[in-house]
Amino acid sequence: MLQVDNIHSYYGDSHVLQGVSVNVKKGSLSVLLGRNGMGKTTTIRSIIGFTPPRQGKIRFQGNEIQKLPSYRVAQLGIGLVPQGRGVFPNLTVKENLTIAARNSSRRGWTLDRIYELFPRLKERASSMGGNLSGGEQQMLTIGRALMTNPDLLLLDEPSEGLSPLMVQEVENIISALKQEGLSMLMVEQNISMALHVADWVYVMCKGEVVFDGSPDDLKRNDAVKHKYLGMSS
Ligand SMILES: Nc1ncnc2c1ncn2[C@@H]1O[C@H](COP(=O)(O)OP(=O)(O)OP(=O)(O)O)[C@@H](O)[C@H]1O
Repeated sequence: MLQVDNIHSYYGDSHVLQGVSVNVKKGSLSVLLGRNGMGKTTTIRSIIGFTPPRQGKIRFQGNEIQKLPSYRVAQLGIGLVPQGRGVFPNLTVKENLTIAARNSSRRGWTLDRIYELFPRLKERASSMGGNLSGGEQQMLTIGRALMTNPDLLLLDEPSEGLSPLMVQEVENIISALKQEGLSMLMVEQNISMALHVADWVYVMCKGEVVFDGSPDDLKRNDAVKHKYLGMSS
């Protein structure tokens, strides 16, 4: 589905990604872990075209996309759940969802199906985005990205700032999307949540991937957990 192959990305002269390679197989969930500032968000930004890599290749469903503007990347079928959510505060829930709608026979996400997945959004359909709780805003952001009917969904820290109950809710949603066969790449700070849902895990440090393996491989690797994720064991 997605092959990120040895990309180098910069902010001005700052060489942030130093040869990052990451894959997402069709219908699977890959997760990027690592401490703050290690390049996870920049990897997402490079894929979507906000911070295009200066070297390396990104292939999506066989097409090279590393030189495409982000609107083209989105049109090809990559959806984004950005860090910090970015709900439109002065639009209603329904308006936030419909503004992103893109017809697609491939996945068939409609307003009704979004409301099925997130009954709370249906209840709050006429509320202003800015009046929702943090958890509801996260649901809305995921719902809005699904309305673009993506083949691949990029999620940047979907559990950030949420209560444990809402983190569990986000985990349930992600599991449901996996059941639907959606391919996903997720950046996450909540390691236990990430390891519950991931099919494959990448750990980043200083702009490089320092580990990749299955969640079980990572659980068994005390050295990586300690050195790069600050976990005791
Ligand atoms: N717009 C920017 N301009 C300059 N440097 C930036 C910019 N955005 C991020 N950086 C730097 O790039 C590096 C990687 O940041 P990035 O946001 O990708 O890390 P991250 O692993 O996603 O961390 P976090 O969990 O804090 O978001 C950091 O050193 C950060 O300070």
